[in-house]
Amino acid sequence: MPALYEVRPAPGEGLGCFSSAPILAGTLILTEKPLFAVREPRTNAAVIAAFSDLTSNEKDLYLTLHALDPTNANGARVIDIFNSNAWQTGSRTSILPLAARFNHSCIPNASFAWNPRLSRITVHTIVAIPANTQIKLSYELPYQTLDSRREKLSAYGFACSCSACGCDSAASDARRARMVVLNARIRVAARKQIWSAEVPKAALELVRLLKEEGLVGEALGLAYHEAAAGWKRIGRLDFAIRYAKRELDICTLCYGADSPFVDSSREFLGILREERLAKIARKVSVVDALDLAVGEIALDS
Ligand SMILES: C[S@@+](CC[C@H](N)C(=O)[O-])C[C@H]1O[C@@H](n2cnc3c(N)ncnc32)[C@H](O)[C@@H]1O
Repeated sequence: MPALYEVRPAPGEGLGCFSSAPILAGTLILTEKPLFAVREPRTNAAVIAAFSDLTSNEKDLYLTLHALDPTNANGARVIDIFNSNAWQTGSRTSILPLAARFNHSCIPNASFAWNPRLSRITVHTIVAIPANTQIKLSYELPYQTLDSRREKLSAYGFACSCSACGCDSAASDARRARMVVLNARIRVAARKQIWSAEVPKAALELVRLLKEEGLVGEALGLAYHEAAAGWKRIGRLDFAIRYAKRELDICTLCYGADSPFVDSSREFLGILREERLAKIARKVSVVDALDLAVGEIALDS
């Protein structure tokens, strides 16, 4: 794959990844196999054991990665590097030396994903990125207020200065606080099996807030899914299909067409379409039966 970005110093952020030329939304910019992975819940002993199994070149590569406290040595350094750079990959947590160079933004312009079919991670751009722009991923879930994001990110030893944390923080925080409420409402309804129009409406409000916030990745795809599933449960298959199509578009953008997550959302859309056709066919046969009955009455009279 030609290098679509380069790694170079990002002022105040250590190294970062910068686009070499304009990049279209939905472009695969990195795919990588883990250098090593440990099962969750992990222990420090498991990390040290996995590191010990690396070749000496691999160990050298690992030790070049960012450490929160550069004075740490030996085992403490291995653990520090792991905690500062590892990504969740399915049921495991992995070290990916190339992906480890992406810095964080609460409004990311790229999306990290694990593709179990390829046993590789992927990074796709989720918006069009101009040349010479830093490409950032989100280390945190979006449905969190500024305070809780700050607390989580402090574990990485930095304070985020993206617009959601800086100049636009008041408006952004109000939106994210509302997202927390809406997300909880959707989860509670799913747990208690409460099916009403309130659920897809909450999901659509979530969609609106995510877009206003510039969050056009995975979270938006999930919100579309909740909207589609909500409309399906109350029998509005027309609306369900509309949002399932959008879910599929976002999944393809974030995960790539070869991801099994894309297969799942395509399958969901297929089921909705079949259900709708079956419903229309049932209606048509009722109408046909009525026509026939009316015709027979007319003949009798
Ligand atoms: C996975 S590494 C990212 C690459 C790292 N900058 C490097 O030089 O290798 C995570 C570390 O990068 C830095 N970092 C990431 N995002 C940042 C941000 N938005 N602002 C400041 N520092 C950031 C923090 O030091 C964090 O612990």
